[in-house]
Amino acid sequence: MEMDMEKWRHVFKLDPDKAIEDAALEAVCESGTDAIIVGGTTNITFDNTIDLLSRVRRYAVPCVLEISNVDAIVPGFDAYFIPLVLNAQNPDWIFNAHVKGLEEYGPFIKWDEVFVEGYVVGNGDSAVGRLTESRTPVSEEEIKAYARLADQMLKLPIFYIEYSGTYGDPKLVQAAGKVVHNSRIFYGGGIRNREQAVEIARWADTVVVGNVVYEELAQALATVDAVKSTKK
Ligand SMILES: CC(C)=CCC/C(C)=C/CC/C(C)=C/CC/C(C)=C/CC/C(C)=C/CC/C(C)=C/CC/C(C)=C/COP(=O)(O)OP(=O)(O)O
Ligand SMILES: O=P(O)(O)OC[C@@H](O)CO
Ligand SMILES: [Mg+2]
Repeated sequence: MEMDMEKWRHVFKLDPDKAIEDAALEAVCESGTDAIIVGGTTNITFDNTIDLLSRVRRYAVPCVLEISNVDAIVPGFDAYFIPLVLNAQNPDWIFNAHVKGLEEYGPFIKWDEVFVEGYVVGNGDSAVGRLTESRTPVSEEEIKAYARLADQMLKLPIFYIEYSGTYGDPKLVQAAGKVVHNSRIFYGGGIRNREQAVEIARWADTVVVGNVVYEELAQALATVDAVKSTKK
């Protein structure tokens, strides 16, 4: 499946640990979204990941694995996103997990299929915030510093502002946009309706919609057109 991440405006993130019926999955995959990211923080296994990949593969939508667990790296995705949590305070999630992954997979990695994401976790109470012991809250000055770290110092393809489960302040996304030149700015967290999707789409390159898929599918689907009809 051809994928051009540079053009993505809207993506759905599906969690292998959450149940989704065939009809709902079809609606999500055929919604006009630009891609499906498969990812989550807890209970991500090889089996539930391969199961979700094989179900998404019935549809003509790019499918990317966001790796959160070395034991759940499944071949056959269009690309692999590797999170680097820039505000993690637990050193295991800064580089230890990555070194373990490289020890195991280093010789087999096709680097043109790999995109490293500089994550800033803004919701300290989310699963990812607790796991990585992310330093929160994040101020406007701090987000600009993290953005420069990802974009200018580390030259990462993606700068990901992650509010998983809560809606973050769009001003932070705007602030990051002022200092980023090359990284794509992804925003994900707590988007539950068209209005929020539009507000974020004004400042983020790519808008990620996750949990609402499992809670209010119609609202989730409405975010696709909302984002795509908004100019950044
Ligand atoms: C042959 C083949 C298969 C090739 C692929 C090879 C390849 C690309 C190998 C990669 C090697 C490598 C470097 C691996 C590193 C692996 C790794 C474990 C890195 C650490 C990642 C990390 C920092 C994880 C912490 C958690 C995190 C940031 C998860 C991201 C997803 C996320 C935030 C989901 C939302 O979760 P949340 O809503 O908080 O929680 P729940 O929905 O689950 O409740
Ligand atoms: O699930 P929500 O809160 O929509 O967040 C999306 C995504 O950024 C989670 O990693
Ligand atoms: Mg989630």
